[in-house]
Amino acid sequence: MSALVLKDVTKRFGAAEIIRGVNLDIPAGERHAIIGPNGAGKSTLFNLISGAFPPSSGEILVNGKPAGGVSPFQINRNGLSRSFQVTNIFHNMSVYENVRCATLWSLGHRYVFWRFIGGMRDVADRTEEILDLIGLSAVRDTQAGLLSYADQRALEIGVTIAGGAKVILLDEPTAGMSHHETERAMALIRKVTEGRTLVIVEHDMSVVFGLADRISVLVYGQIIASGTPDEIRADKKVKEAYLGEEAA
Ligand SMILES: Nc1ncnc2c1ncn2[C@@H]1O[C@H](COP(=O)(O)OP(=O)(O)OP(=O)(O)O)[C@@H](O)[C@H]1O
Repeated sequence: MSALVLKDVTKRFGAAEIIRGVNLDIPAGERHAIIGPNGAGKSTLFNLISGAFPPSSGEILVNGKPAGGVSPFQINRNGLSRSFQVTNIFHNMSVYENVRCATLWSLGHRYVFWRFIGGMRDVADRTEEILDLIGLSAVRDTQAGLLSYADQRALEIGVTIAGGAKVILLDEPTAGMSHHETERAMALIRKVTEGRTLVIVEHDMSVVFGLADRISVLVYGQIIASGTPDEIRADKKVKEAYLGEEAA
């Protein structure tokens, strides 16, 4: 079963066609990286998939359900969750509260008063589980804004997966990290996406080639190649357009 399908998707901003006929079929459980030079349209593609704006034409299916032009809220209910390039957490809330907040909604507690939340066992259990998974149990009471940058990104990943979405979109999750932090983030991403579908936009090729089952290369709004890391490494078009000889 396909987790994510794009059929001949285009996106125009005024006269400029930024996404120019993209086809993608990502099976459930695959870790898929989208790479390409600056300005190729990777963020735009993410915004289309997550419903930030509608495609100009073409079709997008998330878990078999139409996503093109559907609200981000509905797409999220259909099982897709995304992180953002800039960290997307509540800085004044504790680590625990951030995860709990993301967990609440997914467990069906949509209209509650905050004072009642403390007593919800399912929410508390799930929150603990996520904290443990992202390795932040020890700093659960720390205000999120005071965490190190790498821990904030880990928290953001926790918030992204807390809702239980099966399709996870991560936008440059290791941007700005040291080598050591990147290694840690990769291990975390591998762990939290176990049994889920991952679509990742990432500039760090060690992350891309270390994490992805398949890679698609977007150049000037078109996918010029899709394949396994080995296939992409060996692809002549990709070398010319993007990776260069040093990655071969
Ligand atoms: N809302 C918009 N209106 C007009 N043009 C836009 C809009 N959003 C993006 N663009 C243009 O679309 C092109 C692709 O941008 P996008 O951010 O998707 O590329 P990218 O591959 O994510 O780049 P980077 O790797 O630098 O993040 C750029 O030329 C950008 O200026």
